[in-house]
Amino acid sequence: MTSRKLGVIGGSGLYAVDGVQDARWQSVETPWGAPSDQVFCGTLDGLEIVFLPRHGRGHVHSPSDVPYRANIDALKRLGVTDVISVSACGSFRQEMAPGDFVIVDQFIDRTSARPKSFFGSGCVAHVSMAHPVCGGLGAVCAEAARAAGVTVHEGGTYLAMEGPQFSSFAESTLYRDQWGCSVIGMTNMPEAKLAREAELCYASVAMVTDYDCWHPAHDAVEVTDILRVLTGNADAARRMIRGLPALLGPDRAPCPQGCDTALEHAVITAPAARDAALVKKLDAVAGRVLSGSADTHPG
Ligand SMILES: CSC[C@H]1O[C@H](OP(=O)(O)O)[C@H](O)[C@@H]1O
Ligand SMILES: Nc1ncnc2[nH]cnc12
Repeated sequence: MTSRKLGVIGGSGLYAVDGVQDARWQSVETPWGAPSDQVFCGTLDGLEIVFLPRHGRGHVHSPSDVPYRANIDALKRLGVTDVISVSACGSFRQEMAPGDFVIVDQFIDRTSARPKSFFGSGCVAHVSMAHPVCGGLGAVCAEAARAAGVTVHEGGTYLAMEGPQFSSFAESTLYRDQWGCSVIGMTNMPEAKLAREAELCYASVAMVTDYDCWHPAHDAVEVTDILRVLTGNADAARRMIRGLPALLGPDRAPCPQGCDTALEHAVITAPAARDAALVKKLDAVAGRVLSGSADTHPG
């Protein structure tokens, strides 16, 4: 057993959490630049928690400009073990109605203008994204959300688009009818990929705000529609978060799915060929495998 530290990344509408004891906003520096904002640290009913508003307080970062690598590095650097990503999303399914939460279990990544990996020339790694979220952590979020009075859908594919413009009707119907997607948003990629590279358990709670633009009985989404639903969703998310410490507890066993060992066999660059400067930048994210003992490179 090791200590658990919960990270919460708050999306549109969720810029703060409540009930945190000994709370303080704290700056974190990372080799990948500054995170979206200071992080809000403290203890929630015995569980250490770090909250980070993805777009910054006041919503200053557009989805393409969110410093995803700095955010994930900062959480890892602070000792976070489990990350819950909370996001607003559009729905492609009639039954996934505004106000409902979807516990995402798959992604299609259509983003194109963001750095997507901590690794690169001089230290190459390939982690598995076959099962891109932590199932156990997602199940706990589902339980906490239900207890908070939310209608929850366990499982769904999140289409990550670049934005910031919303989709065209052709895109929306393609994603819904041909690709079988459940929800759409602009931020869970590359966030989920980076969390996997950083060996963090990561769950995505997508809060439905609208039916995008495919639904014959609803107008194409506008920000005003989203804002109307967002406040209620954010309140429900805060209630869900308040329920997490009792379900998660302050200690954690190794992740049965292996999220916490994702890098074990992932680094392919030979130790002698690694770029020292990049390896240094990877101190928090990949120090476990790059600093010696767990290095399983064949030669
Ligand atoms: C405010 S509407 C579009 C905006 O909301 C979502 O943000 P987040 O995922 O951080 O909740 C969506 O992805 C867009 O960035
Ligand atoms: N319809 C939509 N498309 C993309 N991101 C969203 N966030 C909330 N609703 C959305």
